[in-house]
Formats: sequence, C-alpha cells, structure tokens
Amino acid sequence: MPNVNNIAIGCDHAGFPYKAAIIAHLEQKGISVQDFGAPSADSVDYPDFAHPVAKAVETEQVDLGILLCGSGNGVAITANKHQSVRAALCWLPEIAALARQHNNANALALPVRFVSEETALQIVDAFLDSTFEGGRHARRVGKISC
Ligand SMILES: O=C(CO)[C@H](O)[C@H](O)[C@H](O)COP(=O)(O)O
Repeated sequence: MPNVNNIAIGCDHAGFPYKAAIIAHLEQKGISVQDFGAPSADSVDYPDFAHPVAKAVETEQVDLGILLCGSGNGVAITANKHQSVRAALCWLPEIAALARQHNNANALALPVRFVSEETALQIVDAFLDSTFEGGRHARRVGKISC
C-alpha cells in the first residue's frame, strides 16, 4: 500500500451505516483515522461533516479523506469547494483506482445507498492501493484549479 498513514472520515445519516466498518477496516491496516462524525443515523446536513474532512485534507493534517453520503454527490460537491481537495465520486473499485492514478484524488466520496458494504470496502482498498501516475495526468491535474 502506498504511504497512507492517516485518514479523515465523515458522513451524514445516509453514510453512517458503513462508517464503523470502514474505520475498522482502515485501522486493521494500521491507518490512523480521525472521525469527524456524524455520530449516528439521525438526520443531519452533509456539508456540516464534509467541510471538516476537506479542511483536514486541505491543511495536510491527514493524507486522504473519505466521505460518505447517500449518493456521494453532496459530500463530493462540498469537499471540492476546498482548494487542493480533489474528491472523487466512486461506485466501483476500478473508478477508485483511476481516481488516484489519473486524477490524483485525495478524497473518496462513496454513495452508500448505491453500493453494498462489501463493495464499499473494495472501493476503499482500490483507492488506497493506487498511486498517481504523473506524466500527462500531472499536466491535466495542474489545469484543474481556476
Ligand atoms: O445523498 C445525499 C446528498 O448527496 C445525502 O446523503 C442525503 O441523504 C440525500 O440528499 C437524501 O436526503 P434524505 O434527508 O436522506 O432524504
């Protein structure tokens, strides 16, 4: 696995059901996890949890962020408001690998209502096990910010 030592995680009520399993999975790999909530499946607003995770990525307190909501879009859209955060909505392990290899994504957005827990863990593994390829992709990623 590439050099990933610490990860920030955050979710809303829709993402909450998978959060504990993902944290346990990461900790089993020796990764330190900062949990920014939500603390339960009670209804909340996803930006309240996605912004702190994105901030931790933006300020390099953590190596990567993982964000969970129903469709994955709310947390991804929120996180991508932060400079230097590249949050990728991933629903397949192959998409997650490409998000790291080609887009140098530093946050993973999971659509919890549309993937099984098993697939979610496979997506997390693919994200963690992949590295940015640089080259032509570095040129393109360099053109993203405006
Ligand atoms: O998917 C989401 C945002 O992109 C959220 O997780 C919400 O669950 C979604 O907006 C649906 O809201 P609800 O209050 O759970 O019906």
